[in-house]
Amino acid sequence: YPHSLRNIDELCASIVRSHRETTQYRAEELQALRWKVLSREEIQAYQSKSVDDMWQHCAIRLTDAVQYVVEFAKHIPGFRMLSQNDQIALLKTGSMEVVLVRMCRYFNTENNTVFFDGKFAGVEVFKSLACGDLITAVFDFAHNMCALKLTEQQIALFSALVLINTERPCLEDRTRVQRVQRSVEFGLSHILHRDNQESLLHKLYQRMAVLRSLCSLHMEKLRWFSQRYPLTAHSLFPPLYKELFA
Ligand SMILES: COc1ccc2c(n1)CCN(C(C)=O)[C@H]2C(=O)Nc1ccc(OCc2ccccc2OC)cc1
Repeated sequence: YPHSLRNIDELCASIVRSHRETTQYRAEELQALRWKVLSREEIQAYQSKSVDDMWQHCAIRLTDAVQYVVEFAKHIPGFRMLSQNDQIALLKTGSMEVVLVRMCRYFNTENNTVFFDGKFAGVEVFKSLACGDLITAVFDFAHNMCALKLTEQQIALFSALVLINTERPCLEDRTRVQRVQRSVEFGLSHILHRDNQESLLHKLYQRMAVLRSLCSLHMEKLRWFSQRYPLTAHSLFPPLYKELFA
């Protein structure tokens, strides 16, 4: 793996450090907000938004999350040694997947709510998006990820593995991506072995398959939305959201 790292511990440490520095909200902050749920009026307000308004509202917030994932990716040892095109290709398909992995940190399994606009919201809040199947799938995924009770270090290494994926379409230099992927795989199994939780590895690979279908559902909904509301999708969505997902 990359010459700059003498051993696997250094690799894991740099990925964990990068994860910590790019988490946008600290676990303690989210813990304090955990029981701040929306009032009936606040829920009504979201539910009476128009479809395009609510989509724009969500796209702006999720784009914040995606920005932090881009920062995280840049500090994965070996990622910056890939060509620009390969870095974009990995982020194009992988950044929303990492947002969804990280979403488990923002999920309260006791009342099935997710952090949204400073409070915790249930599925019913997103009704006006008109894509209940996507939201249900997002909530189910977050719930299942929480059930694995991953540590921050395990989330960090798993996020890196989700991102550095040689099966992504239109990669120029698959062998170089493979070298980085191998080192991250080695890092993840190294810390799972250290945590005496090797059984998690198989489950995490299963979650990766679910993630892929979840993200293609997101792309499908986004295509449907952009056809119905071309103006909003093309001029009101954050440029990064369009660049990566449109
Ligand atoms: C890394 O993990 C997280 C988790 C939560 C949040 C963040 N980061 C950033 C900060 N944030 C804020 C400021 O609200 C949170 C957020 O965006 N919450 C949120 C947004 C949209 C949701 O469902 C709609 C939806 C889901 C999937 C795909 C498309 C979608 O709609 C088009 C649900 C929750």
